[in-house]
Amino acid sequence: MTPVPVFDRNKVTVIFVLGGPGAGKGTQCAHLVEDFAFCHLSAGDLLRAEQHREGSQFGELIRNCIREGNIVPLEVTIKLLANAMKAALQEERPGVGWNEGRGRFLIDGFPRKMDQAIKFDEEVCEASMVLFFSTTEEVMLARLLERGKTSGREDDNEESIKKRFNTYKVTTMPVIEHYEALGKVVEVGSAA
Ligand SMILES: Nc1ncnc2c1ncn2[C@@H]1O[C@H](COP(=O)(O)OP(=O)(O)OP(=O)(O)O)[C@@H](O)[C@H]1O
Ligand SMILES: O=c1ccn([C@@H]2O[C@H](COP(=O)(O)O)[C@@H](O)[C@H]2O)c(=O)[nH]1
Repeated sequence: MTPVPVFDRNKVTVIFVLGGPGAGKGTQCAHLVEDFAFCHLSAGDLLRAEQHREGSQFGELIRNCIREGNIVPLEVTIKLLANAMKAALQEERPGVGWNEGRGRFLIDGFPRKMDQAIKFDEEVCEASMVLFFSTTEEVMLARLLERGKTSGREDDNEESIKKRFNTYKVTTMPVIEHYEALGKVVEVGSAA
């Protein structure tokens, strides 16, 4: 199930947006879309849409991974991302540089694990940079519990949030360190 993108990786700009659960990735992506005509693709949103898609063979797998704060197997997520990129590139928006296969993407909440990072670099496209939103666990927990009052997300509860924090520290921080060593990380901190 390896994705075979039918777009030219040399015409595409990708910025990965990483940070802990509730660090503000989605919130800041919305501003960047408005200001710089990026296409915002949230890996979590794509997985939730696939989870609820009628007939999806991955619905149960995705539901369990999300509830437990685990990472969905890379083939599933990369295929969803590559398909979404392909669809977005088919829209012509010449005034903002989206034409003839050119486009720029904020890929939010991905890659969360080293195997995803390597596979995406090799088979889809290399990211130009990583925007890393950082804040304390205390701040993230408060934000997520507040968001959980209305989000309807199955993982915005204290038990899932603790598991997500653990996965972030153990599995995602090494990805950020990998890109840091390549000089690709720009960190943006927030205190509240
Ligand atoms: N700088 C901020 N100050 C206060 N609240 C914020 C800030 N940034 C985001 N929030 C709020 O915190 C919550 C989490 O933000 P957001 O959804 O952008 O985080 P995220 O990193 O995308 O989270 P997740 O990885 O869980 O999807 C939202 O309810 C949002 O409104
Ligand atoms: O690459 C990815 C991205 C996300 N997941 C799973 O989805 C949830 C929610 O992600 P958000 O970015 O917070 O919306 C995450 O905890 C993972 O379980 C994934 O498996 N792979």
